[in-house]
Amino acid sequence: MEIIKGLDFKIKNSAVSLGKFDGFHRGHRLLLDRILEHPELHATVFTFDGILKGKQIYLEEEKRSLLERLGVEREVLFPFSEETRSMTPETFIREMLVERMDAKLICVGEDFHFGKERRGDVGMLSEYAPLYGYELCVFPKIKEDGEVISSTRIRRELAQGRIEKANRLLGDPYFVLGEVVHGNALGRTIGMPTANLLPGEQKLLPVYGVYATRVEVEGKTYGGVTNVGVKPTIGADRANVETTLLDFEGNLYGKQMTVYFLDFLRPEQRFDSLDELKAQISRDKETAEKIWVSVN
Ligand SMILES: Cc1cc2nc3c(=O)[nH]c(=O)nc-3n(C[C@H](O)[C@H](O)[C@H](O)COP(=O)(O)O)c2cc1C
Ligand SMILES: Nc1ncnc2c1ncn2[C@@H]1O[C@H](COP(=O)(O)OP(=O)(O)OP(=O)(O)O)[C@@H](O)[C@H]1O
Repeated sequence: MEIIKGLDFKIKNSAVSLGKFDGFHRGHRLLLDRILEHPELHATVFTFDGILKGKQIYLEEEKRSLLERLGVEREVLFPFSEETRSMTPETFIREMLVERMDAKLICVGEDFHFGKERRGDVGMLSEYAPLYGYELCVFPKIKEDGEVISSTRIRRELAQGRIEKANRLLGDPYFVLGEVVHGNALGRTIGMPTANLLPGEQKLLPVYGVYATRVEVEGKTYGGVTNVGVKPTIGADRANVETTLLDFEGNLYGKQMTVYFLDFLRPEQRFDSLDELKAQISRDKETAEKIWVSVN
């Protein structure tokens, strides 16, 4: 997938979806499905670089991997700066959507706003469609349990430990992607090798605890059991995502691994001894094995 950053670019024949897109949830997927329907156009996700403050469901590399999997061809990261925030919506449509992206199809949700003072909306996009010759596709906001699906809602579900609910709203299991790094190598002492990911500071992790997971590494899929947290029994200075693969032997250091969260098993705890921790992890593994068998 091509990543375009900055203001100085020119691309042709785009089918564009516009928004902040943290998570690429089921609402976002409607837009993406639509831009992917046209083989003659280049499916392009346009998003604002730096608009998301605080913790994010997915960081840049994770978004890229998800978009690639869906078949999106380009991601435009438009700088969200003083200069671009003061661009009028009319200028944004003409310069960005028409001249720089050559948009033939534009897909947004019904509440999408853009440009100076957020004055641009679907009404304005629709007004300019005949002049610039693009097709506009506006989606009503889809709901689940009577409430609109949004990134904000999913962040709340994750922070409160409702992984299954977050997954339902996302449409796919929430995941963490990264390179396997060295832990304290105590994993072997507790009789179980583990693969550690150290997510970036901005990554929104689910509530600290143990989860049944699905793990992808080097094109293969494994069941897993994963601890998210700071390992209070031994102590770690930053949050870690540590996984034992259920049916794997080998070295994973330096490899790219994706951990999909399926089910919450228990909160992270401080144990009085490594033996107690070890016994609990064996029970966690058994529970995760049962879940893995049931989903396969
Ligand atoms: C399934 C699983 C559950 C875990 N649960 C806890 C826990 O509840 N409390 C805790 O302090 N550490 C927990 N850990 C982390 C262990 O403390 C850690 O695996 C061990 O100390 C090795 O750490 P290292 O890889 O940094 O050497 C868990 C690890 C796994 C894989
Ligand atoms: N539930 C939904 N149904 C259909 N379209 C949606 C839905 N949620 C967002 N969209 C549209 O997808 C695009 C990207 O959404 P965006 O990430 O900006 O909003 P969001 O998911 O509601 O996030 P936030 O909670 O941060 O406002 C926008 O055009 C938006 O209108």
